[in-house]
Amino acid sequence: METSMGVWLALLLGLFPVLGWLLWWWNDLWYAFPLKFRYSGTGTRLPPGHMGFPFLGEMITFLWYFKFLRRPDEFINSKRRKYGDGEGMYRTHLFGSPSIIACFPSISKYIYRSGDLFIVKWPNVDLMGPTSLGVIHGKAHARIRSYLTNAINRPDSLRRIAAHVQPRMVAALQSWAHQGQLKGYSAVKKCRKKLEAIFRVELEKKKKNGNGVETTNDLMDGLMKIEDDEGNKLSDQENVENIVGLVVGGYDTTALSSTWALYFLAKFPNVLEKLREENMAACKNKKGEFITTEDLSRMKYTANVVEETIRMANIAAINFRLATREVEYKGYKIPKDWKVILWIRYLHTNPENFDDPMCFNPDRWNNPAKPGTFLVFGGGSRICPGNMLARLQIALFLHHLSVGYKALHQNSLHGFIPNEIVNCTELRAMDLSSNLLKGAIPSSLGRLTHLHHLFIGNLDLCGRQVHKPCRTSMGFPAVLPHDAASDEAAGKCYVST
Ligand code: HEM
Repeated sequence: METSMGVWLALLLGLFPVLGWLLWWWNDLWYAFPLKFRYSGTGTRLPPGHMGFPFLGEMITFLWYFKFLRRPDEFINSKRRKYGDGEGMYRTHLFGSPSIIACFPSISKYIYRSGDLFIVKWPNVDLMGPTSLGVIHGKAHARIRSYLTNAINRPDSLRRIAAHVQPRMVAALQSWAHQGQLKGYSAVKKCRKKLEAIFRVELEKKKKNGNGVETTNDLMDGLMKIEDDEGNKLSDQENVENIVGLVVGGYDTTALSSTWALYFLAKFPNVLEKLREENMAACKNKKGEFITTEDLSRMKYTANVVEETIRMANIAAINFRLATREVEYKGYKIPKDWKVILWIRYLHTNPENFDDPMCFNPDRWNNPAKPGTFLVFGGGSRICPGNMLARLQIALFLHHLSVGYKALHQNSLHGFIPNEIVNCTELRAMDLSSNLLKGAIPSSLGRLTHLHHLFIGNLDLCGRQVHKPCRTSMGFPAVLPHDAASDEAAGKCYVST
C-alpha cells in the first residue's frame, strides 16, 4: 500500500514540471514547430521568440511589463537581449493570435508599404464600426479615404477648421482656468451608440431635404454623394459609421495629445516660456484676430513642441496587420494568417533612434528624425488621414494656452500666502497638503534655502505629491505608462537653449 502511494506521489511530482513545461511551450509546439519543420532546408526561418501558454500566449508577460512594472519598452528590450536583433522581428502570441512583432524602422516601413500583403486587422472593430475607413479594404477604402483626406487634411480645409475651432478652444481654456485645479484627462466614455443615433437622425433629415431644401455642404453631404464605379452610393450604415469612425479616431487621440502637452508644459516651464515668446510675437500685429494656418507654418518652435509631444505621448502605440499570404523578409518567414504587430512606440523610445528618448526636448526637432523612426501616424496607404488636422489642433491649443497663461503651476493653491512668511529665516517644513493657499508666492521666499526639499503638499497634474516621481502620469488606459525612472530622467534632462 505504502509503496503504491509513493509511486503515485513520485509520478505526480514528476508530472507537474512536465505539465508546466508543456504549457509554457504549448503555443510554440502548436504553431511554430510544424512551420520550423516545413522551413528547414529552405534557408529561411521563423523570427525568434516565444509564444507562451495556450490561449493566453504572452499576455501575462506583456501585462507584467506594461501594467505592473510600468516599463513598457522593456517588453521589447527583453526580447532583444534574449534573441538578438535580427531584423527587428519576434514571434509571439498576443491578443489571442499567433503574431510577429515588428519594431525596427525598415521592417515597419516594409509592412506599411505592402498593403496587399498585410491588411489592417484590429482585434475588435466594434468601436470603429465594421464599414468605417479604418477597417475596410480595397477600392471602397481608397474612394472614401480620398474624399475624407480632402475634407479634413488639405490646406484649405485646415484653414477653415482653424478659424472654426479657436473660439471654442479659448472658451474651454477660460473655463479650466476658473476651475482652479485642472484634473487630468478622464477616460472618454465610449458613447458610440449615442453618436450613431445622433448621426442617423441627421442623415434622415438630410435625406428628407434631398430635393434641394436646406442643403449644407458638410462631411455627411460629401459622403452621401460618393459613388462607386457602378454608380452605387454608400449605405446609411456606411455613411454613419464613417462619421462616427472619424470622431472616434480623431477625438480621443487629439484630446490625449493635448493633455500630454499640458502635462509637459507644466513640467517644463522653460519650454512654456519659449513657446510663449514665439506665440506672443505671432499675435503682435493681429489686433485681436485669431492666428491662421499661415502664421502657424512660420512658428518653428511651436511645431517642435507638437512633434515632441506626439512622439512622447505615443497615443497609437501599436498597429495591427494580418499577413494575407506567406511572406519572406530578409531570411525570415511571416506565416500566412498570422497577425503582424507594428510596435510603433518602440521606434520612438529606442535610444538608437532618438538621443535620450525619454527626455522631453522640443529642440531635437531642429533636425529631422532619422528616416523611418517617427511613425506616429503610421505609414503607407493607411497613414492617418487626420495627421495635419491633429497637428493643427494641438498647435492651436498650445498657442492659446501659451499666450493666455503665463505659468502652468504643477501646484494648485487656494487662499493667500501671508507676506510675513518672508520674514522667516529658517523654514524647516511647509505643509500645504490642504492646498489652502492662493496668489503669487512672494519672490523673497526664494531667499530661503532647502525649500525645495521641504515644500510638501501640492499635487502635480497626476494628483501626486510634487517631488515624488509621477508613475502613472495621466492614467488614461490607452496611454502607455512612463516608468518612474524615465519620468525622473525627463524631469532632469530638459535644458532650454
Ligand atoms: C495625435 C493624434 C492622432 C494620432 C497619433 C493618430 C494615429 C493614427 C495611426 C497610427 C493610424 C494608422 C493606423 C493603421 O495603420 O492601422 C491612424 C489612422 C486613422 N486615423 Fe488617426 N491619429 C490621430 C488623429 C486623427 C484625427 C484628428 C483623425 C480624424 C479627424 C483621425 C482619423 C483616422 C482614421 C479615419 C484612420 C484610418 C485610416 C485608414 O485606415 O485609411 N486620426 N491614426
